[in-house]
Order: sequence, then C-alpha cells, then structure tokens
Amino acid sequence: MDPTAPLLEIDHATVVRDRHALLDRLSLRIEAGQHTAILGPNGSGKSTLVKLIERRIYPLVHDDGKPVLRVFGRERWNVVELRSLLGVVSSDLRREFEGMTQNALDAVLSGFFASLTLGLDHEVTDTMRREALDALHRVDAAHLADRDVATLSTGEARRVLIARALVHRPRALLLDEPCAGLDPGTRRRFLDHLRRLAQEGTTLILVTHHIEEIVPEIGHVVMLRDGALFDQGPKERLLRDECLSALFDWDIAVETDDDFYAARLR
Ligand SMILES: Nc1ncnc2c1ncn2[C@@H]1O[C@H](COP(=O)(O)OP(=O)(O)OP(=O)(O)O)[C@@H](O)[C@H]1O
Repeated sequence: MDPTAPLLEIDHATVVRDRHALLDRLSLRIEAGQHTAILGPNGSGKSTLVKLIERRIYPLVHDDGKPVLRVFGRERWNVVELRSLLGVVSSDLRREFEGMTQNALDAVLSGFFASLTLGLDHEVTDTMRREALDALHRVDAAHLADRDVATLSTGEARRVLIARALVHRPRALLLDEPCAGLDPGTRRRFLDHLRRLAQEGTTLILVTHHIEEIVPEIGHVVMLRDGALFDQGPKERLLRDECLSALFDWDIAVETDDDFYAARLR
C-alpha cells in the first residue's frame, strides 16, 4: 500500500434512504497525516459520512463506473483489513455493544481481530493482553477490565470503545463524537492522549459538535450541512465567528487560548 496515498477520496457521494439524500454529491479529500475535524449541525450527515467510510453503508454508483470512495488509495477493502488500519469509534453505543456478553478486556482484545466480539478461534497472546490492559489504562478504564460490558455506564462504555479502537495502533482514527458522555477529567486526558497519537503519526479524523475538542494538532476543518460540503479549509479561517455562525445558524463568538478554541453563544 502506498503510504503517501490520501487517507480519503470521495467523489460526489450520494447516499439515499427513503427518497431522502443523506449525503448529496459530497466530494472530499483528506491527505495522509492531515488531522481533520468534521463539524456540522444535527442531521447534516456527519455520522452517515463515518458509516460510508467504514463501509457500513454504500453510495449510489457512478454511471461511468468511476469509484465514489477510496480509502488509503484503494477502492475495494475487506472490512476486517480496513478496520486494522482505521480505528473507528462510532457514536452509537447501543449498536457497538448490541448482543455482546463479555467483559471489557475481551471487548478491547477483539480490536486486535477487527471483530466486535472475541471468538474461540481468536488466539490471544500475553502481549495482546498487556496491550489491551494498557489501552484501558490510557482511558482510565483499567478498573473496568472484568466488568460485563452490558452493565457499563455511558461514559464507561465509551472509554472501552476508545480503548478497542486504539489497541492495535491503527494508522488513522475515525472518531464520531468520542467525548460524548465522558466526564471533564476523562475527556481532557483522552484529548491529551489524542494529541500524543497525532504527534506520533496517527492521523485523526474527529467528528464533533464542540470546537473545544479540536486539539491543536488538528489543522484542517470540514463543514457539512444538509448532506453537502458547506466549506473546508484551515481552521484559522473556518473557526471564526462569521463562518461558525453561518454553519450553525446562530450568533457564535469564537475565542482562542493556547491553540485551543472555544465557542460562546451570543
Ligand atoms: N435510515 C435512514 N432513513 C432515513 N433518514 C435517515 C436514515 N439515517 C439517517 N437519516 C437522516 O439523515 C440525516 C443525516 O443523519 P446523520 O446521522 O448522518 O446526521 P449527523 O450530522 O450525524 O447528526 P447528529 O449531529 O444529530 O448526530 C438526518 O436527517 C437523519 O434523520
């Protein structure tokens, strides 16, 4: 695989459900190493875009057969192979843990096999076990290792999912509102951890409603609205009063502090 290939190339992607376009001819390109935040109001298509990238849903095909979506330069992927390169934390906790009866450590170990659950045919080594515990530790969840995932609180479950996405050290991370449900301390530690990962070479794609979560390493912003691209570019241009106010239809004042951004509603 070409390491310089763009992480993501989307060419006029349209996704239709019930005669409604969830994504409407969306074109987007994210380079390898280009840490990116995806912003947009409720219903703008952010989670649909995440599902499209992880191949849970498919776009309409082009008449001329040109690919709509390429990830790491490739059009065709086996989902297991893709997941080993692209760690995903989806926003839908219910979906992630549906039907799962296993403890948190096994849920994290399943990340090594790009599967949702740990099966009898999965050979778990001591190193994997150590790394899974370490991943739980990094999100302050080591104490949850033996807990049945079905009994976890929202924030606890989210930490376990984050550990599962991190455990095999994927080349890129696709995070759909990963901080939802995290308490302030855990959120801060998680964001600090994301910063370290980005500095060490993991590309971050972060879907969020909170510009406070756009860590300094993320320099590129993609804005979606009504399933289409509203704007994209460097955050210094897009994370400004006029642009955010137009995107969210609300008068927003942006403040910056130490390379972090914050939004205040007026
Ligand atoms: N299966 C479906 N059938 C019909 N409409 C759908 C379906 N799935 C999603 N939608 C609609 O598509 C639009 C985009 O949804 P999506 O979940 O991608 O938005 P989002 O930007 O992630 O929103 P939020 O910020 O609320 O999480 C929404 O209007 C949603 O109601």
